[in-house]
Amino acid sequence: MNFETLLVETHDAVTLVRLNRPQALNALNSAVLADLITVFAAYETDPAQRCLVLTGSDKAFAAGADIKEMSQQSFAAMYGGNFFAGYDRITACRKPWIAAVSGFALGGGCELAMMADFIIASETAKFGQPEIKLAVMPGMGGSQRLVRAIGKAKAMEMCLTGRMMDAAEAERAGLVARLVPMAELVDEALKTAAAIAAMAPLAAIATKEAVDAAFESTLTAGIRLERRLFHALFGSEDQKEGMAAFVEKRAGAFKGQ
Ligand SMILES: CCCCCCCCCCCCC[C@H](O)CC(=O)SCCNC(=O)CCNC(=O)[C@H](O)C(C)(C)COP(=O)(O)OP(=O)(O)OC[C@H]1O[C@@H](n2cnc3c(N)ncnc32)[C@H](O)[C@@H]1OP(=O)(O)O
Repeated sequence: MNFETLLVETHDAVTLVRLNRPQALNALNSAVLADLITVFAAYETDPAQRCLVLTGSDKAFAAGADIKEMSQQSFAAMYGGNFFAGYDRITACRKPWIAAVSGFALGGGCELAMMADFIIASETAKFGQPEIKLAVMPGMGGSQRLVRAIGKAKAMEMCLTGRMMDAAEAERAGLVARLVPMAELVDEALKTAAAIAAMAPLAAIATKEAVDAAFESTLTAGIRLERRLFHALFGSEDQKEGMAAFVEKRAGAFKGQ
């Protein structure tokens, strides 16, 4: 598939997607959104693809929604438009995906990274929600996901001051899973994605659903969902294969059934 704003490669069962608008520090415009919807739909419907990595350039994951495009938008276009429905289709992806962040992840760029299941960042990563400097506020989930990721104090300070959070602070605060040297970021993200892709696909989907539910619901409801998903996995052939492989001291071969 050829895209106007993305570079897409497959590495065995892993799809690597690179945001490719270097002239605008990967600012997210309508063309990027359309391309992301297409690539995520292809990923989600291809059983041969079991994990995805989304990354940008060394200098920027994404420096936000495209201000030049946004400045032309009317209330009607924003409120009645499909921009947000588009991003909802990305967050609805049931299969695992990782954001690999170097450089700027600001505004919509930080929000897009937080839509991933987890972020692996390089030491150059800089996160922020500077929308208030434009007399607006986060509009792609930042005010909700950031609080859940790092707590109210830091989230509120970042959203009200627009300050950036460097990679070390982001790791300490729990916004990112791990930090790796910039030169190794994509390779490390691909290696992590390959490890996830080697797991039983149904178990990966169920695990993602349960962990995401912890973000959204009460402990009791989450445990009830976890229990149902855990029991359901015992109906899969992969569960039999996974446990037999352990007993027989060999690697499991999972078919997604
Ligand atoms: C979401 C897409 C769907 C459709 C869009 C239409 C509306 C839908 C909106 C959905 C809701 C969005 C909600 C989101 O929360 C809102 C935002 O994200 S607002 C934007 C937040 N980001 C910022 O405010 C950061 C802006 N950039 C900067 O502060 C600086 O560029 C920098 C990152 C600190 C880097 O500084 P420098 O190293 O000095 O580099 P330059 O500033 O010279 O930038 C180089 C080049 O890139 C252009 N550019 C950078 N950021 C953006 C941007 N966000 N939008 C557009 N263009 C950007 C910059 O203009 C330069 O280009 P040049 O002027 O040289 O042509």
